[in-house]
Amino acid sequence: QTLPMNDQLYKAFGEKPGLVTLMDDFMTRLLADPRTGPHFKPANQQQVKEQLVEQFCALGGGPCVYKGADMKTAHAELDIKKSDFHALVEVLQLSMDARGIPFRQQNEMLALLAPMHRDVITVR
Ligand code: HEM
Repeated sequence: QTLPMNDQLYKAFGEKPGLVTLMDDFMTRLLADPRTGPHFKPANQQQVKEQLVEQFCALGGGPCVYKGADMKTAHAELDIKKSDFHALVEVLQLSMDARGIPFRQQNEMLALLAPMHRDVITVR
């Protein structure tokens, strides 16, 4: 990253309040979806939502430092397949659409998340 970090992406997500609302909606959908629900039901959902807010804030160039577990550690004990990862991305897109986040910024965020598949997918 040689370009100076700007907070345009963070702003497009509605800053902290927008991210909190987004993650509330996201978790509701993750729990309701038969593909992702079984993973998230036993989790500390409030904790995951809070960490996702911090992580997306930091990724978007906002004034946050993500202090949660690294992606490998956070998902190490979970049986996550490639199809689970794609399901979560699909659900995230529904949430971003519902929040009215422009397509361009949705894709920017997805591009930052995509490389994490290496650490998140534990079943190959
Ligand atoms: C790019 C994709 C993903 C990102 C950015 C992400 C991000 C996170 C974050 C920030 C946490 C919280 C870590 C902490 O508490 O310190 C977390 C936990 C968790 N994630 Fe993910 N995640 C992704 C993909 C997935 C997928 C595909 C699944 C399953 C379908 C999943 C299931 C979970 C579960 C169940 C927890 C809670 C684990 C626990 O109870 O300790 N994640 N994730």
